[in-house]
Amino acid sequence: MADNRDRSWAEPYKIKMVEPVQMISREERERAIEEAGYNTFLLRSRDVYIDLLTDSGTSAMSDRQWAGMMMGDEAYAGSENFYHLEEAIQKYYGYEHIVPTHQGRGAEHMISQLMIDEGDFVPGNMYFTTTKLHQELAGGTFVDVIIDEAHDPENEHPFKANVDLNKLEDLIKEKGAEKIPYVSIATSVNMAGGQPISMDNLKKVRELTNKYDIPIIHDMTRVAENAYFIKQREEGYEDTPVKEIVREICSLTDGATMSAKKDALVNIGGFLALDDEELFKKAQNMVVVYEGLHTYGGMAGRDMEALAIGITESVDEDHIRARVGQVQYLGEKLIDMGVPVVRPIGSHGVFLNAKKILPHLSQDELPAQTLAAELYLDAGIRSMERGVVSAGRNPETGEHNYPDLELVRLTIPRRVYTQAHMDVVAESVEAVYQQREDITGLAFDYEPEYLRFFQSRFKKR
Ligand SMILES: Cc1ncc(COP(=O)(O)O)c(C=O)c1O
Ligand SMILES: N[C@@H](Cc1ccc(O)cc1)C(=O)O
Repeated sequence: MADNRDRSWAEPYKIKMVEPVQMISREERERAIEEAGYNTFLLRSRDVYIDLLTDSGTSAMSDRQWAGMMMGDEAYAGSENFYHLEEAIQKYYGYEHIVPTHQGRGAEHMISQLMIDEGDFVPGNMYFTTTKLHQELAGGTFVDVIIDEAHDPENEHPFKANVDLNKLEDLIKEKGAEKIPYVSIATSVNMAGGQPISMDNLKKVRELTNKYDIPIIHDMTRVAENAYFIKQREEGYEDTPVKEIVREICSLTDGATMSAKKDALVNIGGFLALDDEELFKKAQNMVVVYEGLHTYGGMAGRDMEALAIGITESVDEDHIRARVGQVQYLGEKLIDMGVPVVRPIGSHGVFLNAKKILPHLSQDELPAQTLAAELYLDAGIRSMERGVVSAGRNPETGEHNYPDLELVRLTIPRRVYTQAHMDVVAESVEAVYQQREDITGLAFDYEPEYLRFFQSRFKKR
């Protein structure tokens, strides 16, 4: 007899509360995107119909999480909710010590300041904007050691987040292990298109780093999604619960930064997790300078309770299957329509290949930024540029970095949109794709110093 799990994915929940969204007219969208300087980060959310800007902090919380919010112990020190959170992290992730932070970058700031010295090199499986910036602000240089396949949107490698062990070992030999404070390993690599690292590769990275006595710091923002892909694709893990895969991944690393706004199903929060007691003490002392006391680190008690519950829900088999299933659904639909997307489809979003969709635009004409603006104009769908604008400038030469990947991310919030929304998104992408030859590029009008994609303004060429 067929089990429901052998059938199509479906949401393992029903909807109890709804938030109306509105559709504004094409003329109103034209005005809105112009006022936003053609930057989707600068749109007001009331002008957006389907918001696929990010999966960060945009999840729908469960009734249990909301009930947990009512149990907030808003004591300045020693909140009960902190201990619940600590227990959940120890149980599901296995790290020994935790320092809560307001969100992921608070943890990235601390680990970078604590571990990186001027002139150090930090190898990682592709850069992430905030992670790399904090490494640079601490005096380090990020070095990409991901496999080459990750930079090719059409390559179907099942584990595009794998580390190229030769690149990593060459770097260690060239710079010396003492110049490498840690290796930065992300699960479900965001900038590569939500691509997983395999357990086998992670084990090999562990062996290599053990040989040179270099720690691994894990960006575990989307670890459950990565674990789900391991279950789907890696031999020997077919029958292992996602929960166990998550723990095994964490056990191969020495500490982690977490933006809990993604996998862990909360609207705000994060933490730094560490096994090393001495480093933990330093982080515990540092958090009081930048975030808040070491038992809340920028989160309210109720936020910590929602997070403790969210962690439990995030590793549930039915949840993760439906979460990734919805992303795959949209991706497959776009593939069937012939739209160039990053393959394989990732875990948190579908990434449109703007270079291929708008081949008549050079990277200086900002194809991904342009495509994101066009998508908004077509149907009020908000997406995010992940190309030359996101890659910023080389801090030494001041020149633009020109990444191979020039993408537009359609990021799916967790438990928020329906299959019908996905259908509308696909129809709109197809409509824009049909008109692609008429689309003209953008130029910078204003560019801030840090993380320019958030606040830059653009003008039509
Ligand atoms: C992979 C990854 N790491 C780190 C961060 C930083 O987290 P936050 O936005 O919570 O500061 C994000 C999102 O920003 C992310 O996607
Ligand atoms: N981490 C979130 C928010 C964010 C977006 C873009 C960034 O470059 C940095 C942070 C995301 O990936 O959506």
